[in-house]
Amino acid sequence: MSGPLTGILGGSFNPAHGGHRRVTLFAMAALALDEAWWLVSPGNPLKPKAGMAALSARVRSAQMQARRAPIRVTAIERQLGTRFTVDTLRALKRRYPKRRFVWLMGADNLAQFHRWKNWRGIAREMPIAVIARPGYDRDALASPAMAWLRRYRLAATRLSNRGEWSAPALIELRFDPDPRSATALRMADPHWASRLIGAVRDQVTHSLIHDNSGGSAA
Ligand SMILES: Nc1ncnc2c1ncn2[C@@H]1O[C@H](COP(=O)(O)OP(=O)(O)OP(=O)(O)O)[C@@H](O)[C@H]1O
Ligand SMILES: O=C(O)c1ccc[n+]([C@@H]2O[C@H](COP(=O)([O-])O)[C@@H](O)[C@H]2O)c1
Repeated sequence: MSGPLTGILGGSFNPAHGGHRRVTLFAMAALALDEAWWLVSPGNPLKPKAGMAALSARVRSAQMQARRAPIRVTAIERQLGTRFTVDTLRALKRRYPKRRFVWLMGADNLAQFHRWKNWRGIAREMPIAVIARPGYDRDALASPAMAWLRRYRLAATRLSNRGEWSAPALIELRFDPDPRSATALRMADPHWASRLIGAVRDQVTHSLIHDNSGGSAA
């Protein structure tokens, strides 16, 4: 049994940025993945609703960042009706039984992974690959989740060997870390979501005008 290998990066993507793209492509190469899915979360259970842009704007920003890459953007948690990652991953495995999944996350999320619902259950569902992130690696290493996960450490090369696909497994991906964050982007441009939606509207209007003016009655 060997279906496609799919990395899942769940996130708020408020907004998506070049760091998401770069770390995803890096993880795909390191783990020999066939594709990655970006799960744009309707609402991270640990983050406040205030300051969270509409799901449609976050999905749109993710689609723009994922352009021309083997990255699929989805807000499937909305469809599945799941809010917690453990429930989402179980539902995805039921829906796509032939795929093999790996959960991707930055070191900032490992640092507070022990606060997630049934985090050991998540680790039992699929291997977890953690991507180094500037400023968080020390907290991640010292975290309660790491105290439990460290016994399941696995080298990336062993995971990419298709016979070694079992969970729990923790793969630490180190490369030259990417300092970009959505927080920094929101600080630089607090109105990114309304600008983005406005730009999409302008694009549609422009193409309608264009079609109307140049159209021949074929
Ligand atoms: N520069 C980065 N390096 C490594 N991992 C990252 C980076 N940016 C985001 N991630 C990871 O991508 C996933 C989704 O991140 P998210 O959408 O919350 O972006 P963020 O930049 O962390 O946002 P915020 O600054 O609002 O917390 C998380 O697992 C996060 O750890
Ligand atoms: O399941 C949980 O308890 C849980 C708690 C916090 C975060 N998550 C998930 O972690 C992913 C990363 O979220 P974020 O906001 O840090 O980008 C996203 O898929 C969230 O739904 C999940």
